[in-house]
Amino acid sequence: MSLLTIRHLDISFRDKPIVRNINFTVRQGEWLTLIGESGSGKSITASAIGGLLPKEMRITAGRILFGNKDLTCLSNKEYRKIRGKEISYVFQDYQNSLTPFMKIGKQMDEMIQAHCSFNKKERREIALQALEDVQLPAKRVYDSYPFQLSGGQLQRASIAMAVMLNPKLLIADEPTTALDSITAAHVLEVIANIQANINCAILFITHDLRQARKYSDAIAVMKQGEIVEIGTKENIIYHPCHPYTKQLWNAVPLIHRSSSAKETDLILK
Ligand SMILES: Nc1ncnc2c1ncn2[C@@H]1O[C@H](COP(=O)(O)OP(=O)(O)OP(=O)(O)O)[C@@H](O)[C@H]1O
Repeated sequence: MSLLTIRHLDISFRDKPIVRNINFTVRQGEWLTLIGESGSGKSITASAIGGLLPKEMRITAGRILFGNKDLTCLSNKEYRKIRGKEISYVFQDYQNSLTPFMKIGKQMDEMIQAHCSFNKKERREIALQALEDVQLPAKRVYDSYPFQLSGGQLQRASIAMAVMLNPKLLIADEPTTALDSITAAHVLEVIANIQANINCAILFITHDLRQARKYSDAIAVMKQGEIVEIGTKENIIYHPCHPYTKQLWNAVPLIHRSSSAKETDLILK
């Protein structure tokens, strides 16, 4: 069942087109990865879904259907109801996802309160469970300020906040870029476990082909504001058609020297 359908989406900054004719569908529980060069429009596309476009940027054409709702018609107030509840974000810059001088638990509590009518005890239970689900020492983190946590812990806390109300869609915009590779792998495993538990769809933005290969069901390749190729992970990785997709894969050391899917797998592991 399709959860998110983007059709002929154009976005401009002032009058300059930034993103053109974007089309894709994400089904319930599916993991779609957007990959492509820096500045190709991945983050802007992701921001448009949640009504988070930067100032002076606007949608000039197209539709963003979430279920049967066209998100391009929502007011800011309507967007605030959906964001954090049905559609959640995890960003690269986890420091800015959390308010610096407010305890994590209080931030989680306020977010639950903004969307649901649980009592205080229930809200605390939901928050602690979410922190446990991302494999953090829940009580300690609940009572901590952001500056008392490491980068990896902060990113997991921001994931806990993003998923604690069981969103249907989690948009993860380069969530591991600021982390060392071992912590990054752990954070991605956490996201994959959450997806398995709550069956949310994931729109994942990355530059890392290994991450795309490991977790995606489908991959869309972006270049200069357009999707140049989209398909199943198998097709995009093992049978790319567009010259830019081939170029991307060639940029991964050794991958182009491999002629078989099996060898490619070994190299990408
Ligand atoms: N706040 C902004 N104001 C004006 N232009 C912007 C803004 N943010 C991004 N852009 C422009 O929009 C285009 C797409 O940027 P976007 O951040 O979506 O790229 P990206 O593919 O996510 O890149 P990266 O992988 O480096 O994050 C770029 O030309 C960028 O310069």
